Amino acid sequence: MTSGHIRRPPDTEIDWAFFLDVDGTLLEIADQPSFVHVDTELLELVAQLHQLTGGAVALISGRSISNLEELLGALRLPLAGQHGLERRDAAGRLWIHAAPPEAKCAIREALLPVLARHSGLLLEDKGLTLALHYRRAPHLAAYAHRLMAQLMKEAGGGLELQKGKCVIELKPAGIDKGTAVAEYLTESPFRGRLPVFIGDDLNDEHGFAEVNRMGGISIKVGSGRSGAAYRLSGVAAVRRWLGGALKGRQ
Ligand SMILES: O=P(O)(O)OC[C@H]1O[C@H](O[C@H]2O[C@H](CO)[C@@H](O)[C@H](O)[C@H]2O)[C@H](O)[C@@H](O)[C@@H]1O
Repeated sequence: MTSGHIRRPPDTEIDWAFFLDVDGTLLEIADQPSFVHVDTELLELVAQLHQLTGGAVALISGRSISNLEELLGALRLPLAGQHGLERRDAAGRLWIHAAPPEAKCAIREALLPVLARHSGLLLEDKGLTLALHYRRAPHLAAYAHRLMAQLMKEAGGGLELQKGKCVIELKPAGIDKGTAVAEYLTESPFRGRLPVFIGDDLNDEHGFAEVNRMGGISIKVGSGRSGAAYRLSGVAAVRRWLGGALKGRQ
């Protein structure tokens, strides 16, 4: 575990496999999930990297695939959504690893009065997972964590909590971003390439662990304790680093 020291990753190579987190890595964090700004420069950068690497670029996100598609518009990429619970491979096949939790309706019902009382809380229903956001009410962080832990207990098994930036999420247990990376690495065009995982948040630690295990390059964005071997300071630094792969090739 390192805690914030900037150790710059080696220069990018186009024969690597790139696994990229979205919020806080490719996109600046916004006040609410729907407020993120996806700029043309980013879409062009990712599209070019995808093309130059022969398709070995996947987004590995906590967001749902349908939400990622809305953000990406016409750009079609391999996508792992909801922390790897759903995954679209390079051939366009969709893999779904869990059903929506049986207790989802009951959990939503239990949260409704809480949301009505606290306008700073936001519930994001992603289909397989439920995320309770408290970015606009940081004083409610401990309460939100306690509440979701209690609801998980009442659900009686099969679920786990995923902490993130100003969010606490309930999801089916046992699948994470590391699972998604491992699956991609068994498939063309990722198979046999050196894996790179870049992410900024706690859910990305699973991705770092998997690429570390595979002898790849793990890159934490920003500060905070992490199992990643390298650091980049923020979204702009990530884009510059990825852009290095394109230099002289455009
Ligand atoms: O794995 P990621 O692609 O980084 O997704 C993680 C979560 O991202 C979103 O929430 C985060 O970003 C929001 C917009 O910047 C921000 O308002 C929120 O506080 C962050 O937690 C997304 O809404 C979640 O579903 C993802 O799990």
